[in-house]
Order: sequence, then C-alpha cells, then structure tokens
Amino acid sequence: MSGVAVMGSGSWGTAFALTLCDAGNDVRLWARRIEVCRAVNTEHRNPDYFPDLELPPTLTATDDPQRAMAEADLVVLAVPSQTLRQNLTGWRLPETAVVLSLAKGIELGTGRRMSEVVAEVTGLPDERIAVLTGPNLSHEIAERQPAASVIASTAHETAALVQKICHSPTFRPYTNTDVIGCELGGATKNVIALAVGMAVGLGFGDNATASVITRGLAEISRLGRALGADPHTFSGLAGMGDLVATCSSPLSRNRSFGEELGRGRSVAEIAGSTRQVAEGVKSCTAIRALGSAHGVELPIVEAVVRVIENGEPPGEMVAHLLARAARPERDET
Ligand SMILES: NC(=O)c1ccc[n+]([C@@H]2O[C@H](COP(=O)([O-])OP(=O)(O)OC[C@H]3O[C@@H](n4cnc5c(N)ncnc54)[C@H](O)[C@@H]3O)[C@@H](O)[C@H]2O)c1
Ligand SMILES: O=P(O)(O)OC[C@H](O)CO
Repeated sequence: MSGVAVMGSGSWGTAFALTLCDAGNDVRLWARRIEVCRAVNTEHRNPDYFPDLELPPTLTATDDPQRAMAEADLVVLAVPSQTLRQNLTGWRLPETAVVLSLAKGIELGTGRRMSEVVAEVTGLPDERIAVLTGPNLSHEIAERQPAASVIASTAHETAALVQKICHSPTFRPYTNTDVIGCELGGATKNVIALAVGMAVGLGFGDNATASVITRGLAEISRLGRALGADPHTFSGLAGMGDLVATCSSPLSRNRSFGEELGRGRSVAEIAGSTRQVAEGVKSCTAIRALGSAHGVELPIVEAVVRVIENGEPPGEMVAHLLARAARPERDET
C-alpha cells in the first residue's frame, strides 16, 4: 500500500483518486473548498463533479495542501495546466515522493509541457517526475468501466513504480519513457477535439470527423517529431487512443466546447456556462507557438486558434482548411 496525495478534486482528480483507492492505496484528496472536503469525508461524495457517485469510504479529503501531501509516496497533480505553476509554487512537496502530472496542456507564454513546469518550479530531477495520459474520460473511469492508460517517465523504474501503484482491476496502465510524445499527444488532441466538435456542431457527419481526426494525428506526429518525440508513441494510447476517445465522445469537454462553437455560441458564452476546464481552448495558442518556433505547419491547430482568438466563424474555418493547396497525404515536410 502506498500513501498517495491527489492535489485537485475536479473530475479527473476525483475519478483517479477512486481508482487509486481501488488499487489498494491510502489516498488523500486536496480540495480548495471546505464544503467539498466535508462531503467527501462524511457523505463519500463530490457534489460538484459526481453528485451521484459513491466514493470509497477510505478516501479522505482536506483543504490543507501540506496535510494532503504529508508522508505521501506519490503526489498526483490534478489541477488545470494554466494554474499548475502557481499551485506548485505555494506547496512544499514531501522529500522523496514521486510527482505524477495528470494535466493535458501546454503552458501559455512559456510553451512548457507540464513535466517541464514541475521540474522548473520544484527543482526535482526527471527520475522523480511522471505523467499520466491516454484515453481516460473521467466519468467512465469513475463508473469503473475498463480502460488502459500510459504512465510516462524518462526513468523506466519510476514509470513502473507508478504503474504498480495505480493498476486496479479496471484500470490498466502501460509504461513509456517518451515523456515528450506522451505530453504532446495529450495536449494536442484537445485542440483537434475542438475542431471535431465544431464539425459536429456545424452538422457535418462521420466523413468530416474522421478526416479531421486523421489529419489531426498527422499534425500531432509532425509536431512531436520536431520536438524530439518517438513517432511510435502517436500510434499508441497517448496518441491515437486518446485522440479517438476524446474526438468521438460526447463526454469530452473539448469536443463539447467545439460543438457549441459550431452551433454559433461564443467562447465567452460557453466558458461562462461551465465550471469544467476545456484545456484546448488555452493550449491551442501555446501549441501554435511551438509549431511556429520549430517550423512545423499545423493547419488544424491554426484554424482552431483563429476561431478561439479572433472569433472567426467555424464555417469559415472549414472553407479555409478545404481550400488549402492540394498535397500528397504523406508529405510531412
Ligand atoms: N476529466 C477528464 O476526463 C480528464 C481525463 C484526463 C486528463 N484530464 C486532465 O486533467 C486536468 C484536470 O482536469 P479535470 O477534468 O479534473 O478538470 P475539472 O475542470 O473537472 O477540475 C479542475 C479542478 O481544478 C480546480 N482549480 C481550478 N482553478 C484552480 C486553481 N487556480 N488552483 C487550484 N485548483 C484549481 C477546480 O476547483 C477543480 O477542482 C486537465 O489538464 C485535464 O485535461 C482530464
Ligand atoms: O473531457 P476532455 O476533453 O478534457 O478529455 C478528457 C480526457 O483527456 C480524455 O482522455
């Protein structure tokens, strides 16, 4: 049994905490709001994200980050990408714990992946840092539906340790040492899911969505190769697996956000109507910047940025993508 702190009690933090309990660990959840802590500790519920789900009675919650992390062997970071730096800056991590990032985003302004933010803020060596990614829609995980996942760390031993800690009867993690590819896959698929959602919202069918998913995978792979990722990662769970799950599922916040855009609502309207984070809305700009800095063409990401940042109508985005110069499918220059 390991002591695990899950820092963040949103959808994924809560669902993953449940998985960690199922895997036999002693799990403490950090929530910002005391009411959430009380509900977890006394009613075994998270009223904000899973009001109808009974959480394991062994799961406890606190609003004190240091209490949550006290003597933890593993600290799981389950806050949004754009707040991770600020959160980490205010926390004192346990001496020897491994840190596992769940966030799927790229930091605005710096272009850093989440493991890079963790290393920069905490000074931890790479072998104490891991990331978790793959096709893991939190509601399905919370219902204990079967799923596979990827734990990536540059140190295989670290990935294997975390794999062992979170392997439950319904959750099957694989290891990978390609942290760059795993994080880029997780962050960029959110932007492609926004584009797929827009296509759905505009009323287009499966040909359109399959085309965006497939060309989206080409973009993710192109960017990954330029940034030093292993191309094989993108045909695995962190690449195609997560892309397909996110782009196909009405449970995905990114796809749903895109769908609303396709129906004509504005970014501000949609963002104002949900407490849930759709990471692609912020990360798209950072990912476009990474592409530009490395000379990588990312037409779908670029098109999403124009809709999100400039308010371009999604219909124009489609026309623009279709009017691009014809090219061979495998011309990846
Ligand atoms: N939900 C999923 O299915 C899922 C699956 C895999 C990965 N992820 C990733 O996990 C990360 C967290 O997502 P989520 O689904 O739990 O999001 P969420 O929107 O459900 O919850 C976010 C949590 O962060 C908290 N939060 C917001 N601003 C904060 C701040 N400034 N400081 C501290 N906490 C803050 C919220 O109160 C909430 O508890 C994201 O990067 C997401 O892409 C989500
Ligand atoms: O709901 P989304 O769009 O943030 O996607 C959730 C997960 O990343 C799917 O693996």
